[in-house]
Amino acid sequence: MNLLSTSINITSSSSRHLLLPPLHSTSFSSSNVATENNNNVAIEGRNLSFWVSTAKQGKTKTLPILNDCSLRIPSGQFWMLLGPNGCGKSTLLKILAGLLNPTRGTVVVKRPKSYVFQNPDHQVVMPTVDADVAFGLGKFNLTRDEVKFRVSKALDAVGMLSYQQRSVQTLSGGQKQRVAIAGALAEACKVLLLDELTTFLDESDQLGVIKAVRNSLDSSGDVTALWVTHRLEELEYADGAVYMEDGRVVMHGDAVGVMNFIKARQAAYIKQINS
Ligand SMILES: Nc1ncnc2c1ncn2[C@@H]1O[C@H](COP(=O)(O)OP(=O)(O)OP(=O)(O)O)[C@@H](O)[C@H]1O
Repeated sequence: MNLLSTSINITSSSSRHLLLPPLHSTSFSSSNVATENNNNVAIEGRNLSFWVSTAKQGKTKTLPILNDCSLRIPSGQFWMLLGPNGCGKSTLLKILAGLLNPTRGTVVVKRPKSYVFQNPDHQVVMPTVDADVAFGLGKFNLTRDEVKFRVSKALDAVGMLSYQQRSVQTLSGGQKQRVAIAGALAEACKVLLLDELTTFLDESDQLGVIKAVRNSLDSSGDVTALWVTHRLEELEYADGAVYMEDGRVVMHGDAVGVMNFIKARQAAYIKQINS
């Protein structure tokens, strides 16, 4: 089983992340994954399918990308979405973010929610770190002191407080990602949807970004993050995980259980190709 990456580029607008305004989550009954009170659930997708139409030689064909995917992520937890290249991770994340509409199924995600892009160079929009983190706060009608407080608190959560005055152009890729995450935290996001943030980063930057997310969740208590990755080793930092293959959610649950499941799948695959 190949969990190695093929990077995809998401070309974004100048905004470093997409933020939607607060909305009370709608409650609905659930079946296969329902054991908790819905207030304790930050992200829920039920029976999600996504198809695209392709035209070849004058004929239109329907191409299924996601098939009947269900997942449920409790509030305040750090979850990862894993699977081989092309299995549908980014598509599912974009549906949860509201950037794509599912062909079938329902989505409930707490708001405000924020989608952070893969490429660190698409994240930062202002010349300095503090101005960049404050960028999204204009709409809240805050005092100068309140803005300062939120910016400092958010930068502290991602370990970037001492970089407040720095020019963003002098930051590494991982530092830019952390500034983007701080921007979402400053706007009091309840849900962070993070699309393969470590794809363009070296190993130490990768770890720095994961730890920043972990730390920001631990210090806030009510922020939930879903992190798309193809790197099995990153599961070590997660509370839970969703594993996909071929457009389907194959397993979802606690991180150790999912890691053991994937390792067993890999071992079986290696045995099969060696036999
Ligand atoms: N608009 C589209 N038209 C045609 N095919 C699409 C479209 N969007 C996605 N796909 C295909 O759907 C599949 C899933 O894509 P997606 O980017 O969600 O996978 P992924 O698991 O995130 O992949 P990776 O790990 O390589 O980033 C891929 O085969 C992709 O080529």
